[in-house]
Amino acid sequence: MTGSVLVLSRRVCAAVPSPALISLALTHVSRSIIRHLANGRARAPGILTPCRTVASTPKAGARSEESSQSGQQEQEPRRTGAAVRVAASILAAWLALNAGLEVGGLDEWLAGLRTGKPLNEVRFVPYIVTSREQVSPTAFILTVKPKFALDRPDTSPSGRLLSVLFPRLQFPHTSHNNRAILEKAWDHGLWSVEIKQPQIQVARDYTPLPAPSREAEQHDLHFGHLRFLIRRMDGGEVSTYLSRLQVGDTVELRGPHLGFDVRARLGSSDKVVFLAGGTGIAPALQTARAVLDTETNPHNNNRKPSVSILWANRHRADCPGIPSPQGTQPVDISSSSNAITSLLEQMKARYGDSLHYTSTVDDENARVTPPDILRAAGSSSPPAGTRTLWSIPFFSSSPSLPTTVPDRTSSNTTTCKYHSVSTLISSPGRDEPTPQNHCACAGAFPGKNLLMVSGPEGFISAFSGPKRWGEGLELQGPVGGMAASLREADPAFWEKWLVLKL
Ligand SMILES: Cc1cc2nc3c(=O)[nH]c(=O)nc-3n(C[C@H](O)[C@H](O)[C@H](O)COP(=O)(O)OP(=O)(O)OC[C@H]3O[C@@H](n4cnc5c(N)ncnc54)[C@H](O)[C@@H]3O)c2cc1C
Repeated sequence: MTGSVLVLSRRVCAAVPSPALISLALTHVSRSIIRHLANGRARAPGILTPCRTVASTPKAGARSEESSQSGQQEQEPRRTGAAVRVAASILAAWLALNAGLEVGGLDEWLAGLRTGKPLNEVRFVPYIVTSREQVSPTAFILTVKPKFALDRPDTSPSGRLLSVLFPRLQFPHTSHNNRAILEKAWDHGLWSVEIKQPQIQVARDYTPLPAPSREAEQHDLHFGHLRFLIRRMDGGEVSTYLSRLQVGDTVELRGPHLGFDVRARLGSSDKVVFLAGGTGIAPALQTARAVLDTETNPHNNNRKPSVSILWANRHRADCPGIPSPQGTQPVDISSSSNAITSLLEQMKARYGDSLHYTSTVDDENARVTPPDILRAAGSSSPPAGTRTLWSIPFFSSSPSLPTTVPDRTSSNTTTCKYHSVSTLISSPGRDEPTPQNHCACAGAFPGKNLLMVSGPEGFISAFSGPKRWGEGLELQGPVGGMAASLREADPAFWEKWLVLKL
């Protein structure tokens, strides 16, 4: 019954969805209520009214008896009238409310005032899936927006007034609170958010993709939009749940969780080589944005840093059209791009020669090899001895290879929290945002080139050694795998590099 009244009232209001109607109805309701209350107050016992004063005189008392008899008769229609007015008021309020729901997003306002907190690191907040795009048979892009933020800027006088009057209250009608939080996260560079699987209450981290252009970035910031590249893992709890979400579904997010401060670690050095396995491309793109965006990177000055991404995939469908590290074009050009390769192309158009990327595909028996890494790092000629590394199989952590490399950095970097290799070993991979000029290094190497590795656990282990657990945290651990072998072969060259595992 209530449902059908709701539907009916919504339909009625949808037919005449005018703000004037709402204000008219609200005015009517408030007037009726005030009138009704005034009547009630006049009749209430114990309240000093002119009638009571009149009733205290004997003459008037006689009249009073008379009038009380006729009054009882009069009261019946008056009561009926009051009941009708109350019912009409309730109906009008109900209609006004539903009109508000229809035209003003009032439901979002009301619900948002209760739960419309901006993205934060403590509590999960609801987001809505606004689009879902399949990228390859196993990977897809989910775009989400805060559930309690309207899909348009609230520039109305009332919206502005509320923000001015109650600046500390989280009004869901603007995404300004989210904006400041997201700007800080993008400014930091590397960051992720947790997404929760509600049935089993388990959350996993996912990395927001940067926007392709400055305009798109502003748009996303304004509306709090976030985009994720997600791979559905067979048997994976959260990725399978996410793969089933449809447009309009609610999903809960917590964060942002800041990762390495890439720019502080790069300092005045200028090379980043990023080994990305599968969805590891998302942090690679965040890194490219953080390092190459000249407007937002205060460290760039007169330098021209470069980011070179070596992207390893299992299937060509994940990276159509991307050439191999040797420059060869893919044989299968049946589909020339997907959403991620388009994003790469757009970022290339934005950053020019500073951004370089290649891909290898397991299905085509192609692997990222040590020469690929050396070329990307700008090592002109591999020193003798590294030839034995050429045959390192992909995804293996051969026990014959050294798994740790001693810290041979110059003494002035051993105490710097950003550039000391020994400090990095026990780092959980998060840097607190700090003001500029926070590097404690002095002398020749204020900053280091970065060899960054992101992808599935086996990928990270093969290229840079496994992470390790300590004090309940996942720590970097010593450098191992292929990176350790490269270092061993040419310590002088790699002394100017840090290896970061993501
Ligand atoms: C900082 C960070 C950022 C990340 N960003 C992204 C991103 O942008 N995109 C993305 O797709 N991923 C990202 N990840 C990975 C992501 O967090 C999840 O780890 C991933 O989606 C798998 O989670 P899941 O719950 O689906 O799988 P899980 O349930 O954790 O399972 C993982 C794998 O283990 C297997 N498995 C599970 N249980 C068992 C068992 N009992 N026995 C044998 N095998 C088992 C599953 O089959 C599956 O293959 C990120 C991770 C981190 C730490």
